[in-house]
Amino acid sequence: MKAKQVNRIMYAAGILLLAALATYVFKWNSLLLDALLITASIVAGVPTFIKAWKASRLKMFSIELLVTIAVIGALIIGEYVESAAVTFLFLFGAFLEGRSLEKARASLKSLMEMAPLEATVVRNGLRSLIMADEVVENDLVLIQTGEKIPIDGWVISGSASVNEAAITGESIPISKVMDDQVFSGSILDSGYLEVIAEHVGEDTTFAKIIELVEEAQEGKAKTQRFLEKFATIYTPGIMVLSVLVWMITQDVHLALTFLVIACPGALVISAPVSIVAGIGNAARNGILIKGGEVMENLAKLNAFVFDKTGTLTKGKPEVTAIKGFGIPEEDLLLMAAEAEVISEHHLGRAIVKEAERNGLKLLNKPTEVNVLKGRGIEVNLNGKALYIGNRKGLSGNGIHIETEVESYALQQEKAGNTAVFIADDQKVLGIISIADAIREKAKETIDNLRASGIKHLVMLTGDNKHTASIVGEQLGLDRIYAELLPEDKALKVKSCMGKGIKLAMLGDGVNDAPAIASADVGIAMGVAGTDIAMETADVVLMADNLDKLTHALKLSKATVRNMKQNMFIAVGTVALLLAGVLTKNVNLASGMLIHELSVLLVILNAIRLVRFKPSSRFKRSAPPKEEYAFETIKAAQEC
Ligand SMILES: Nc1ncnc2c1ncn2[C@@H]1O[C@H](COP(=O)(O)OP(=O)(O)OP(=O)(O)O)[C@@H](O)[C@H]1O
Ligand SMILES: [Zn+2]
Repeated sequence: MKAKQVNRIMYAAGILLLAALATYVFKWNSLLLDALLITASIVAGVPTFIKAWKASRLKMFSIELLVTIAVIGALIIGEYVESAAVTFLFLFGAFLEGRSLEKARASLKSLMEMAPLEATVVRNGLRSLIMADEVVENDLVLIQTGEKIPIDGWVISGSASVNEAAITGESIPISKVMDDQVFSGSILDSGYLEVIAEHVGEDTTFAKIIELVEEAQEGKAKTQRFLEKFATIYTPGIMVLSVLVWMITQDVHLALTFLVIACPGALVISAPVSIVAGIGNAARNGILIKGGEVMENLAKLNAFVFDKTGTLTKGKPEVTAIKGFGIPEEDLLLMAAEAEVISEHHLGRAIVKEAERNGLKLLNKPTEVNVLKGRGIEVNLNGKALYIGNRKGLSGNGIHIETEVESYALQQEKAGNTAVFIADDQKVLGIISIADAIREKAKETIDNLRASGIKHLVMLTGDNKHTASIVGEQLGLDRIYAELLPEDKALKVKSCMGKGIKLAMLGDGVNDAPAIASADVGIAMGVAGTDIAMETADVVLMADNLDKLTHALKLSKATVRNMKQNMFIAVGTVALLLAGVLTKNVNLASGMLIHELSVLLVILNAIRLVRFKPSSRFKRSAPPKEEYAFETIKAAQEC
């Protein structure tokens, strides 16, 4: 039955009840009164009866079935006031429930309202205004001040200040110029852009966010699955119990009241409403949490593993020194840059950028390119073999490192640089030192995590151990592991898990995707636009900002707390009401009213999560003093 129809039925039953009230107050006619009440019971009961019938055909014991039995029973024993009140209140409760559940989903709705509707495109030199979903890949799209960007794409001309709140949850202006990437759903605050469409319609990051959030809100928490299982045993159990009550007390009225009051309406929704509201809040803040189970796991974490480059550091490395051994520095840089042009690696890009900054022209193209993951690259440049990378790669190629070279490299590394070796097939030609600054928020985030009960903070990196330990010490991490290959990172994460350790892996998805996939909770950061990380991670932080981590963690705890409060409200109300029923202080109608109120209370409580903001209150409270089992401590030491 459609919601609109049900509402109409509710209004009709309401009018019948008012008529019955008038008949009673003015003492018109007792037969008319009964007739009105019976009609109201049946009219208001129809939607409930239909639902109960449908569910029982699927062999399910529904709450509606309990209500139906109670209403029929009440009609048989002539309690017309009660039967009318129960059916009406049940409908009215469902109505209020629907209205307020919408509020719990408000976050997603407001996100959807950010969806772009129209787009101005230029095709064959003609400019036209079309629907946003009619834009195709490679279309030239024009965006003016105040307009929404309708696609994901690359800026080819113009400049603008853009608000990407729909994607990242952060309302800060970001400047966009040629070659920058823009995302659908962003608003162009000022300026003008010409963009080539790369992803359109359903393929945009924005559309994927909406889809993921919708899926996540359906994804059930463990608690929720438990509750649903519980209800399938509980409901028939209550039927048996109420028969027992009737046999012992011989009081049909009491047995019927018991039946209705015991129904687990508030309990069944207690977990899902909290999850829906929590996931919605996260999405509005640029955090994608993929389902209730992830939310529960987040709240249980006691260990955090970080990738270094791009996660704890800014991921914008810069060349700090160039040293040639027997060749001029400029030649070395040019050679390295010409080889690294093909590299996607941030170190490679830093070298290319440095060469361009020095006005060097990259003329020669490398051939026979070989990317050695976690080691470097191997190319043929001008007919000569060239190797660029770290020691692992050098020794793999049988290149000897002289003492003078090694001591220079070590000195650079101890100063916090990554020493990139450039060698031909015999010896090292030079070293380019590259450094990446630690993020401003990194220390604060680590401290926050510790304050919120994270016991073990670990860093993994492919970088050298000297630089790694400098970063580790500055941030106050417990343990660091350096010079790891991407697959080693995943192994490390796996070896740390279990034995009481609940661990999250946070990375930027560049060379740590296997590790992210292995963790209890895999978190990818700053990945707007990178599909793989968005798909493999359990939690996605759209913004390139560590702050979001604290928000996600605090929100997960608040959500789980909210879920528990709701379960407490639900169980508590039923227990109190049952006590009231058995001591004859609560009758069917008043019990039903209180029961519906408890359902509403549960929803209202969950709605608080929609507006949740992490406060400093959390920071001030002392970290929970958990007693760690020997197993946990040992597991942490081993990892
Ligand atoms: N294209 C490259 N040019 C030069 N060196 C490279 C290149 N790729 C990898 N390396 C070397 O291999 C090491 C490990 O690389 P990897 O990509 O695994 O980690 P990373 O990005 O340095 O750090 P993290 O693991 O913290 O993200 C680098 O520190 C560098 O020494
Ligand atoms: Zn990395």
